[in-house]
Amino acid sequence: MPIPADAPILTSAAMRVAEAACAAAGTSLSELMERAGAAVADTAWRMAAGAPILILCGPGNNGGDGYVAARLLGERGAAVRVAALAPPATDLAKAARAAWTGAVEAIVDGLPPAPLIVDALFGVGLTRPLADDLARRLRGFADKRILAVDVPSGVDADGQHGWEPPLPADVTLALGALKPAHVLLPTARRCGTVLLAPIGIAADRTMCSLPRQAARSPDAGSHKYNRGMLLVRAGPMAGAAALAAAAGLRAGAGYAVLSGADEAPFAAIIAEDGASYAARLDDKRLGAVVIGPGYPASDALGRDVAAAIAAGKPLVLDAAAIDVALPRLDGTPAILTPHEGEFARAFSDLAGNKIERARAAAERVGAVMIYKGADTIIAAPDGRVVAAWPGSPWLATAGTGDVLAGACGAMLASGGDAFDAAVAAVGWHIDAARRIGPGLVADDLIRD
Ligand SMILES: NC(=O)C1=CN([C@@H]2O[C@H](COP(=O)(O)OP(=O)(O)OC[C@H]3O[C@@H](n4cnc5c(N)ncnc54)[C@H](O)[C@@H]3O)[C@@H](O)[C@H]2O)[C@@H](O)CC1
Ligand SMILES: [K+]
Repeated sequence: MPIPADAPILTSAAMRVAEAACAAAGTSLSELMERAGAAVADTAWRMAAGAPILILCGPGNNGGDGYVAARLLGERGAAVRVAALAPPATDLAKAARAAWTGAVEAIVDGLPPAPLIVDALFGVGLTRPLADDLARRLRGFADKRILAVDVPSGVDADGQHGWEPPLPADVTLALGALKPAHVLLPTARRCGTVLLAPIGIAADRTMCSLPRQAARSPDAGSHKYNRGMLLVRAGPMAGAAALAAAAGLRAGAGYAVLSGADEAPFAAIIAEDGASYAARLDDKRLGAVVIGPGYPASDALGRDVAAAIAAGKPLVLDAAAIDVALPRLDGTPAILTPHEGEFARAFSDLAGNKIERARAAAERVGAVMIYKGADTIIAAPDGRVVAAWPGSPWLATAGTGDVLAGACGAMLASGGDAFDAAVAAVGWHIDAARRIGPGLVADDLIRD
């Protein structure tokens, strides 16, 4: 289920603002609809490969895009039919309907299908779930190829409600920008391959999909310390911290210390007893501290986290270390990596979709949040968001969170912005998992 990399994500309200700005700058709304319809027609043309196409049009501008696409496909010689749910209700949709000279069938039981169905029923204007009889009729097309215009109809584009569409798409053509529903579960997996038609909207890029990862190769001026010196503090389950330390080296740290463990998975990792922890925290070359993997809540964890915060080093906090650190962080640069359960425990009062909750948590704590899951969200206190859907389902296995924490430590230790470090770490983690694929165990991620 690919999705365009580094693409803007806008809510429906932000889309309307962008659309109005476009109109104010001289591009009419009907021109935007013409561009949207042309992009739909192009995609449908390729998907149909000569086979007949049935376009289902709704009453709003999503339907308007459908009528424009029908006209353009007809002009190209495609075998295209149109069926409408209701007469067009907006001026733009009425004009687009009027320019389509073919027949308009009704969406009723027994409507003959076509090998390609274009779903132009509802886009960002959907306000409630689809009526049962419409949903039932749409399910009748489930064995056809489906191209959804903007979002699969029935999906709340803003991802506030997890309404699932009766007709999941093979391809979804997002218009102007991605929408939260394209990157958040449960709807993301119903969108199929997501394509983006920019249509000339100047989209704010505060929220984006995961950028493609640039290779982070050392250069002639690199040495082990300036590539990033990383300290991973082990708790009772030292194996998890060892995974994090090894991941740190694999992800590019120049030097990794595993504190509080007798042995390390690589000879290149310095494993040393707990007593040297305080001295290590004082080391000016130390770039980041990772704490939490394999370290359940205890007095010792509380002391170790407090010492790391007092040292003022950039932190990566995972698992129980998140709860311990929260009241004390107070401006310490940090990346927090909660999964669903840990997030719910630490931020039980936050409401909204996953993007909004991640953002609110980051703002409250003043730290970068990697809210993990198949639809991982990375949020900064200043409001920046990167959505990492789709990750790799093979990451759903023990130890991969420890690996991610180590990768965050490596990216953070090399200096720079904590949000950029978190984005790079999530990208590195997903890329590594995709390279390995079936049968992945967390250890594979550190073996390379
Ligand atoms: N925002 C933009 O910049 C552009 C938007 N365009 C298209 O316009 C769409 C948005 O158009 P609209 O705002 O007109 O909204 P929609 O076309 O998504 O739907 C709105 C209509 O559906 C009705 N409705 C909502 N939920 C319903 C339900 N469950 N059952 C029955 N009727 C329901 C509403 O009363 C309204 O008549 C976008 O998704 C996109 O496809 C494009 O034309 C190009 C530019
Ligand atoms: K649609």
